[in-house]
Amino acid sequence: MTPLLDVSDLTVRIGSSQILHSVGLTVAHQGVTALLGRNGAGKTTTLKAVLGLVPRTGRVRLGDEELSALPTHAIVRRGLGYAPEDRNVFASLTVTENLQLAARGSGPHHYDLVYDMFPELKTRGRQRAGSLSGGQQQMVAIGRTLLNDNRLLLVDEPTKGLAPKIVTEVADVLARAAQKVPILLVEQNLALVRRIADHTVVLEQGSVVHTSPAADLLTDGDLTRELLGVA
Ligand SMILES: Nc1ncnc2c1ncn2[C@@H]1O[C@H](COP(=O)(O)OP(=O)(O)OP(=O)(O)O)[C@@H](O)[C@H]1O
Repeated sequence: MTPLLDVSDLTVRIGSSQILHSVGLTVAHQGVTALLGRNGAGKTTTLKAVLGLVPRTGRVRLGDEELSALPTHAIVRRGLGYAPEDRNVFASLTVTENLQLAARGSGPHHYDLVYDMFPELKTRGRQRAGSLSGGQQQMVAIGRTLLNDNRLLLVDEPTKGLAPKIVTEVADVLARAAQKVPILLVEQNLALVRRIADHTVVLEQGSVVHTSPAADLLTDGDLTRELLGVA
């Protein structure tokens, strides 16, 4: 079966630095694919390159369609949702306004799904997003990606800077979201990855050094230590 996302020979140069070296990875039609690697390995750049947010060469296919020649707005319209590392919520706007701004074109817009998954986004609809906690802001960021009819979510370090209790909540949310739409997830928290990832891809210095079902990597302490520096 063809993968949902098929990336090959993805190369990024910024200035005189080569950040990605011919990266190849696939994302399955279901579940969570975790993109792992040490700090600076190129995880965020890979997500941005898929979306066309940084200049790149190589191929990016979503289903049967080649995306690499398209501008970012057209790629997004093909059904790629992006929750960036900094969450990008509009601090001075309300929660509801943040969601409304993310609603793409004529829809469909899945407000019911978002409110079912994150009841707090409904009860806090009139609250300014800047006054939400980090975990709540993350819910806005993920909620926005679920609002539209996306085929794949790209989620970058959703638990960064969050308290351990909130990390557990975000893990639950991601696991539930992944039942609706597959996720390509960048995440440093290995406990979370162990809980929800189905597949893993590991980057090192801009190259893919490992691809496997999640359990093969995450139950092997020596391998996780070697590839990620943690067990
Ligand atoms: N705009 C840029 N200009 C120059 N170098 C960049 C730029 N963006 C990223 N880099 C460099 O590319 C490398 C990969 O960065 P990237 O943010 O993709 O890594 P990462 O794996 O997401 O790291 P982290 O886990 O620390 O977020 C790093 O060495 C970074 O300094």
